[in-house]
Amino acid sequence: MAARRLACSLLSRSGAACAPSLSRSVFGGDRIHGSASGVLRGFSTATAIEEPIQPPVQVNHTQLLINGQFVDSASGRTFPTLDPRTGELIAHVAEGDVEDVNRAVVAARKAFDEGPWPKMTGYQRSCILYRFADLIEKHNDEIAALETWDNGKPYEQAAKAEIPTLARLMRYYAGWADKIHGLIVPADSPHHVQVLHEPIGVAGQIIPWNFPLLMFAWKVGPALACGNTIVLKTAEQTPLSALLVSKLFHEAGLPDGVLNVISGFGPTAGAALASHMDVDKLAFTGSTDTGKIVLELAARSNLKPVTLELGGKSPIIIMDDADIDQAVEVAHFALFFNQGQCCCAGSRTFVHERVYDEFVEKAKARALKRVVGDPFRKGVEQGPQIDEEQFSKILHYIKSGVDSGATLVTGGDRIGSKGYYIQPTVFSDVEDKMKIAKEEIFGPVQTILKFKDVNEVIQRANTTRYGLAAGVFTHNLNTANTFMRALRAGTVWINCYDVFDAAIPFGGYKMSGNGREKGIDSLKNYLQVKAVVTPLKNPAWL
Ligand SMILES: NC(=O)c1ccc[n+]([C@@H]2O[C@H](COP(=O)([O-])OP(=O)(O)OC[C@H]3O[C@@H](n4cnc5c(N)ncnc54)[C@H](O)[C@@H]3O)[C@@H](O)[C@H]2O)c1
Repeated sequence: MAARRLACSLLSRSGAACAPSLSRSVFGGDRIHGSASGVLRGFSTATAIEEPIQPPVQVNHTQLLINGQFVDSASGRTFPTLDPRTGELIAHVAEGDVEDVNRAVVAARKAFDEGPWPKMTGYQRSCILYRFADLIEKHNDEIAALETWDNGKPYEQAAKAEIPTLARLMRYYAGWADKIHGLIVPADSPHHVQVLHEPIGVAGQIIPWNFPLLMFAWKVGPALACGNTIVLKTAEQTPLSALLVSKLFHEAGLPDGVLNVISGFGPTAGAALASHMDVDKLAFTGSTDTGKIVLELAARSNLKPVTLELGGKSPIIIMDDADIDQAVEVAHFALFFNQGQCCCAGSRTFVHERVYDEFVEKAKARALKRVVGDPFRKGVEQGPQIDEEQFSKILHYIKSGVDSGATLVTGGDRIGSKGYYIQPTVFSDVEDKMKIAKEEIFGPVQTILKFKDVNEVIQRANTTRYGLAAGVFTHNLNTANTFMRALRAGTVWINCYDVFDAAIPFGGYKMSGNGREKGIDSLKNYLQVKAVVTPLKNPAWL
């Protein structure tokens, strides 16, 4: 019921009606307002000394998951995973390397070539996915607590939106498992032509830290529904939750070797997976620079097909006829959600000159109300950034914004002296040529730019190497239609933002990647197409 209320709240924020269905905006937290005084509840912007809340969960799985068993790394090495609230140790985790990736690929290969998984009926596979979704629901709070501890995202966001969405995505792909089929196509001659859709084999999957379990679901769901086996490498910042849910997958009946999980670093474990000769397909989410590396590794090894979900610098365009209060709220959500660590964050807010000053004032007021604090505390909207590296990078971008002449409207500094908390920050008078308008900041920094007319803003919005997403706020249908076709982005949200759904494809134009995840499109990533041609003797018809 709570999740249902949340879904309604998210949908109403994003401009859609609260329909009596399971439809849900994936990337959302509850609508929470801070104190009217402008002082941040949880932390004050100045001091921020708050005793961290003890997470209500234990870390039980820190080893690699290979062939259905938790095992140490071949080298015996471990690495620390840290609490972003304090920078202190959560646990030591087995550090997978080339040899571990080899072991995992051997297990996945065997499970594909000899194991029961690809030979099961689609219905049998779907039953396991459904059982897994049920177990996710049963362990929702424990999984959410682990995700929050390792990542720093608000617990309410994890527990009420992300973990339920993991279950929803699994049920969506469970629904596909027994509906994947090929075609019989007509030929110009007496031949029986079948087009078979086969599983592709061993899938290598590399995921980032910003949505550890949603990225897990986007990749694992379609790959398993199609009958493939998997070696998945988690991000080194967030190794814990995938180990827990993968154990639940085995409890649901997943055969050994079908899903192998390697914790470890990119240049070692990740590169070994991308360049492995016995991996048949690679799916990657992360930065554009790393995307180029894995594409090259795949090409230099066995030319495995690669899907890439990379960075973005997504425009949100506010026309002068928009509902300004709604646009302010949604643009705020589009940027600050998940501590600003979203590949599709609305990170260039273009506002029409006639409503610009009003918008900037209201965006400032909303940022000041944002509740920053311990992500386990009820009502907190924003937790710490993921780690020291991202934290420093964001503060550098803020300095660069000030140095290049943008107006710092609010924020601009860290909060407290411990952990990786950053003030919700808003810049106005941002110009296209500034670094903060061109590069992905991946933090809680909103940049507001002014424009005069539709053609000008289309041209400016498209002047980027990225093309992941865009948002448009207008009440004029013709204007909306113009934008939706002109913007070069994989998703265009009209009068809403971050409305995700299992069935909606997601992916990028240009250097935001190639291929699509979620929806029916994702199945194509994990299927081979085989044409089988047989002569027909005396056919009754052709
Ligand atoms: N599109 C997204 O969803 C997304 C997610 C996270 C980060 N990012 C972007 O990436 C930037 C840096 O973040 P990051 O360091 O986590 O991203 P990253 O690209 O370095 O890491 C993503 C994944 O790739 C792996 N990886 C890193 N180097 C590799 C290599 N040489 N070979 C194979 N795998 C490798 C990592 O271990 C991780 O699992 C962020 O600031 C942001 O701009 C985008």
